[in-house]
Amino acid sequence: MTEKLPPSLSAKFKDSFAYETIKDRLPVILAKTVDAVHRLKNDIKEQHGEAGMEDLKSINGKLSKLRNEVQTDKAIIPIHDGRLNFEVWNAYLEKITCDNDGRTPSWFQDAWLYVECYMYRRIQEAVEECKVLKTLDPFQGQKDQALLSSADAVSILMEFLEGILGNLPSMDDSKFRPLFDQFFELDLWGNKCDLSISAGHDNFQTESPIAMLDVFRSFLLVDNLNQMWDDLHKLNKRKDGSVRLDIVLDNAGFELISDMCLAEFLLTSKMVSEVHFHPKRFPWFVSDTTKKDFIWTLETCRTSDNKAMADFGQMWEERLVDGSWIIKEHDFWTLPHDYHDMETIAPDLYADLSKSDLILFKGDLNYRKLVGDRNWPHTTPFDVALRGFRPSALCALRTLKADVVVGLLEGQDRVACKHTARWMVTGEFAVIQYCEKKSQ
Ligand SMILES: O=P(O)(O)OC[C@@]1(O)O[C@H](CO)[C@@H](O)[C@@H]1O
Ligand SMILES: [Mn+2]
Repeated sequence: MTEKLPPSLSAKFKDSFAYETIKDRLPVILAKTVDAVHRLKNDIKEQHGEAGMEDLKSINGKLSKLRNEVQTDKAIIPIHDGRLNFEVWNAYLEKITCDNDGRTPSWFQDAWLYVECYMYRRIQEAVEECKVLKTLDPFQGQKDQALLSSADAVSILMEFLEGILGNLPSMDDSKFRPLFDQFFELDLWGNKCDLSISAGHDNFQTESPIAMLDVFRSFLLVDNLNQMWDDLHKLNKRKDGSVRLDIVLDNAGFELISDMCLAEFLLTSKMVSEVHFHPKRFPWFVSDTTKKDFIWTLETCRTSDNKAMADFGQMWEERLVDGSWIIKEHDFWTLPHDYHDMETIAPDLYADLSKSDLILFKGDLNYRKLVGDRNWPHTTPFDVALRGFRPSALCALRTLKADVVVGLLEGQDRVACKHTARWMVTGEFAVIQYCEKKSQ
């Protein structure tokens, strides 16, 4: 018997955020990307000469064509760069066509999650098909700027962490627990800063992140930190030092720094013994972290004039060498599948994540993929929406930027809606949703 599931979010629902995104936000992102690439003209000419100029023209021509395809609701076409799992993408297209009784999917008619992921794969295709610009990241400038513009907030956070670090290993629980909550909350709210929600406009952390926590707390719709604390605490006592944390990363800039600070906090306090970071394999949703962004962020910290930043930059580069931090790339994170499909599509990744003690999923897109980007009733339990995806204990740290949310109490949505009708998409509200490890 096939499972009866709520419909996928889609731009075919005209009053939805999916419609707004595909109609307005994606074309703006594409136009801004063309602009950003164009502004690299002089540098590219200097570095690569005529071959670089040819590539630049080719990328921008393809992005403009893609923009037209989105705006005119063209049928989705296969990926033909012969790279980066192109055959998996094309098989997915075939499957949807088949599920649609032979109708090829299109931007406004089919699942939002699929077509939005596909747009970033097409941007990458334009880059992959270059002769000399194959490694260009069209969002690099925006991501780098996001970190530099958040410098004040970054230094406040790092100075705060540096100030308590020495006391952490011997701190008793009554003092430690409030800090534990604070570092998770800081990491959660770091997710407010993404560049695709603002269609590539500035969205930087400029306030003191610590001072903001009290204000933000009333916007937390679900807070499962207690459960997570209990489980992590038990594990920590039981496992005698060996506890693995995985962080499925989201955005570069302030959010990535807040991930790194949380990782450091948990490592120094010996709650965990190793942290595995999962970045994206290629530029994704404008601000998502790639391995290159991760390395660049550490280098930028290490060479900063700010002492705390420089200290952590150096310390974290050493962590990559001593293995307490591990960067793990996997193609699955840049496929269109939701996480229910991971076990079939990427069994190696699922098996690896099963060795983790706790997996943190950062941000909105990860949440959409966890719950399958479907129009679930808001009171659906989180574990029901996961549909069996449970490689280990997991926790979503997500500010709401898409109109899907589960795990609420009856009536919570109505209260939030009174605050703002757009409560699900502005990034003001958030959830910390935890699901324990499945018993064997
Ligand atoms: O995953 P993130 O960085 O928190 O958010 C990504 C995002 O801005 O992009 C999509 C809309 O285009 C939504 O999933 C979400 O609003
Ligand atoms: Mn993102």
